[in-house]
Amino acid sequence: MNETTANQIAQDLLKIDAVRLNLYHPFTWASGIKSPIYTDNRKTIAYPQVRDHIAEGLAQLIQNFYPQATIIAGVATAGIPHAALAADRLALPLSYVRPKPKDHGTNQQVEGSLPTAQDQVVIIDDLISTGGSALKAVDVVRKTGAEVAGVAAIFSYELPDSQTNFTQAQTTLQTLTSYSHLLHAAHADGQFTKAEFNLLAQWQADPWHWQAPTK
Ligand SMILES: O=P(O)(O)OC[C@H]1O[C@H](OP(=O)(O)OP(=O)(O)O)[C@H](O)[C@@H]1O
Ligand SMILES: O=C(O)c1cc(=O)[nH]c(=O)[nH]1
Repeated sequence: MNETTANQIAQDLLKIDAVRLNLYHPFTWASGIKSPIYTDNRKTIAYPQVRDHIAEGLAQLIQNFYPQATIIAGVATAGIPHAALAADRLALPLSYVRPKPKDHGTNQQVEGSLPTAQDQVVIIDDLISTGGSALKAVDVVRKTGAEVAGVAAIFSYELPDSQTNFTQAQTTLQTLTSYSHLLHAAHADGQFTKAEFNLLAQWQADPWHWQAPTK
């Protein structure tokens, strides 16, 4: 991970209020995890300078780690705009992968550039919690006969689950920033109390068994 980019994007996310805490009434995530924190990367597309940092970071990351890429594929929905901006910078074809095949029209699950056995596809999601959504897209792309060069995302919570899931799926994950960079930037900025930091660390160690405090 590029430290300058990781710190910049973490600061960007805090500055645009993409990060919210709710210690007593946790957020429910796509995986079912109950979490005291929610990072809404969808907000980044509203800020030209922030989305530019992300697009530049993803384009550089892809050139460094996945130089063989022939297609950039966004995970629907939040991964799509970032895949589009990165693909544009790299002048590469763009696809997106739906969570399930469309039930009318052409019934496709992959839209845009359709991968073939000759392709090396980079999957882009906005955020990795368990990695389930991105890895579902990896499976879908592999079924087309194409190879998956790897996964890239803006942010990862660095949960034990995602490490296990990426290892099992035999693919790699590269992100622009991470939970530890976010907490570090929040600390430097005087955001979150000591009690909130402690709770956020406890939750990350075992998110499935974490219990929200009662008031
Ligand atoms: O790593 P995971 O455990 O899969 O969680 C992360 C996923 O959850 C969110 O998507 P969501 O399902 O909320 O859909 P959206 O992109 O359509 O907003 C996010 O955009 C990631 O795709
Ligand atoms: O896992 C999720 O569903 C999730 C977590 C998060 O912080 N932000 C988000 O958009 N989704």
